[in-house]
Amino acid sequence: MSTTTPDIIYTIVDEAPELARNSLLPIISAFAGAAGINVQTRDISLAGRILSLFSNLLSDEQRVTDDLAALGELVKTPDANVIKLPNISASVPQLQEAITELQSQGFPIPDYPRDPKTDTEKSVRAKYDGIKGSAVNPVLREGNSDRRSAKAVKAYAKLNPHRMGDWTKDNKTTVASMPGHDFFANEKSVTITAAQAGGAKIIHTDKDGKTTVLKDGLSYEDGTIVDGTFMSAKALRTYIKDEVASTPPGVLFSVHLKATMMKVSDPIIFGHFVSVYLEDFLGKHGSAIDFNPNSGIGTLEKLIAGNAEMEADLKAALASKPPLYMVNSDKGITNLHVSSDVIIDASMPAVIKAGGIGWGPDGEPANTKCCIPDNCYAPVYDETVEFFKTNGKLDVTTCGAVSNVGLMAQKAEEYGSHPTTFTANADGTISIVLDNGETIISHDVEAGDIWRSCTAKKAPILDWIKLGIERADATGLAAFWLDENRAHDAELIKYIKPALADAGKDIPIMAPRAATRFTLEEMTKGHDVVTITGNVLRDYLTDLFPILELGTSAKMLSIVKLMNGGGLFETGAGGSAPKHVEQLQEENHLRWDSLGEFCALGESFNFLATKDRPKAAILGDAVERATQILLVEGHSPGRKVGDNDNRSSHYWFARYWAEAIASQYKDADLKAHFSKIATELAENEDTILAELKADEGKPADMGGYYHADADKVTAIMRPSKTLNAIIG
Ligand SMILES: NC(=O)C1=CN([C@@H]2O[C@H](COP(=O)(O)OP(=O)(O)OC[C@H]3O[C@@H](n4cnc5c(N)ncnc54)[C@H](OP(=O)(O)O)[C@@H]3O)[C@@H](O)[C@H]2O)C=CC1
Ligand SMILES: O=C(O)CCC(=O)C(=O)O
Ligand SMILES: [Mg+2]
Repeated sequence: MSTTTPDIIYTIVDEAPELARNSLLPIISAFAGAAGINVQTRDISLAGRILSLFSNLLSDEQRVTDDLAALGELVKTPDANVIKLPNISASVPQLQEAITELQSQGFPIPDYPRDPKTDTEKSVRAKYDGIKGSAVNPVLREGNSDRRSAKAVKAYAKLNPHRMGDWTKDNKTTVASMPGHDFFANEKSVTITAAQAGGAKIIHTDKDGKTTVLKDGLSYEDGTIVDGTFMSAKALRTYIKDEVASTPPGVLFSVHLKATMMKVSDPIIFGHFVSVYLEDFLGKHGSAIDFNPNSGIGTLEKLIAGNAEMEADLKAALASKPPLYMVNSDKGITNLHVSSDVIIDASMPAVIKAGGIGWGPDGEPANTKCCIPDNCYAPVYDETVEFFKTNGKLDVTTCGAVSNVGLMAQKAEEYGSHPTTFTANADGTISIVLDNGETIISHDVEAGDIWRSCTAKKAPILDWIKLGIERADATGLAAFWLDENRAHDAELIKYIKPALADAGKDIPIMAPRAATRFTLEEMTKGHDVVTITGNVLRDYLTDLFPILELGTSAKMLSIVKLMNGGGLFETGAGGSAPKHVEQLQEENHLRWDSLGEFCALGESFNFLATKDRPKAAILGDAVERATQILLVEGHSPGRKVGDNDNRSSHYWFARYWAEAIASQYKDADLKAHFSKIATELAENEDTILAELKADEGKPADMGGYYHADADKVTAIMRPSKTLNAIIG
């Protein structure tokens, strides 16, 4: 194979996983290189994606390639072997910060046009909107999702349980959802027949019969499930008002959304929370300030800074309502500051793991009302909260492992809905009309309602059912999490029942609430369970259960078997851990655990080995052994200065990996090469660990956040000359 064709692609990303990459990738590249395996990088960071939008404005030295587009093509080929680390799915405030930082570094890129008027501004805004929110994962995820904990990881967690908060029966933490008029209640769903396959558009018709095409050029294949639904803005605002008013004294108020993935609908829902919660303040000052509630209280604070009257009124407005659940009480960052700070898949498990606890403005722990407006998936969290109230906290030392098979390929379900999500700008109807004139879905809407459509294609659905059956066979207990009373799920079930009958399998199909109870009951008894779910629950459950079982979802194995034969190996299920970067900047300790990367790496080598690359098999086996030893020997990062950190854990990983390759007999060259490395790493242990720790406790300057200085980051993340020389 040509050395220019990458055998494995490793992604350049953001925040903590990107810092970790700077330390780990040189080790991976060196070890792989010794086995003739070519590892290359592709940049999918937020800064890289911004720069690739404006190549025409940049100098030759500043110009970057559009790596995401190239990867998007690669994952549709059998050759894809991509290790994908978590990247920022940017909210508008994050995007604006990244733009400002790049401008300050001399990149002549345009501002984010908040209110585009000219054609140029509209085109810049459209470009930026294309990379807003979750703009990477849906492009790369050309396959369904298989997330589970490696056996060694689960066994280690059972023997070394993390801290879990206690639950008592009088815990006042609750989950509160809309009484109706939400996406769940309004959903309609059809499966496209061969006769219906073809083009379609989405049309708004106002009360006077005037039509506006909201989306043209849609194309549905035979067998695609098409959904349409909406959330009533009026009902949403009434619900928020009622929930604010009924929050009991001493209980915190919070909302939990996925504004990154659901990048059109959820920032708007978040904005309704902000504007209802701040109605007194905005009633008095709203017309005097240019404030979009969707951007949150963080932006409002910056906007009114220095205006003593407004600052006092904002303080009074916050004090007049139930105290907000805080993201960071030390820094005064509330639940309503920025929509990307409270991301439901990470935030709800954190509340649950702590024992139904959030932190209030006074920095004290308290029970929390968790508003999750829509009823499609909120029952999962409601049932979990009620289960722990009744049964007490989970026993990590005995509980079973919950894994997931998720329908994800080709932008399945809600997570593919943002190009077809609209706010109704007038009362009327929104309909999906096929090119043959047939209206397949129609809703009466009012101005402000949030309407969306999404699809799930037949080939991914059939592939997902097959994968679900495979994992169920390998595990024992399993269930499909689908509600036969929900329109979309009822269509999916029409695919599942015959497929199960054909395969002679009897996997139960349960609505999310019942499936949650079943899973919690069985895992509590020590049984392993597979959850076979749609795309949103894939996301939610692969944080919820790992965070309860392992303390973090970062330790999960996350495999995406691409539909055209390639492999995408994600690292864990968590995100990019901005709090870890903060700690590194303040005290040069990086608590990021690369276990997810180790697991992905092993799978990536194993996958390469299936393509007649025997040395890859040796490296893959050795990665697995090294990971097990690292866990057993307790060399994972700790939380505090003085503990092992990300860099020292990479030293141990390199050492155990080299030792494992050195101890095999299948390949004499590799054995000889890595015996020498293993010996040198062992002999220099004290020096290397001392060099890695030399600057701990002091601030670290990365020379940027979204687009840090490469040399500075290398210096921070590779401070051991001795280690670098051995790896070199
Ligand atoms: N696949 C992807 O690309 C994903 C990207 N994201 C992006 O990540 C960002 C942050 O999201 P957020 O919701 O805060 O969730 P994160 O998962 O990044 O962080 C939540 C917490 O989980 C713990 N954690 C996560 N990963 C690790 C790890 N490797 N080692 C140790 N602890 C870990 C940390 O806890 P502690 O502080 O206690 O150490 C962290 O603060 C957002 O910008 C979001 O867009 C989010 C999800 C997936
Ligand atoms: O792409 C994103 O924004 C988040 C993805 C995510 O949370 C997940 O896949 O678990
Ligand atoms: Mg997630």
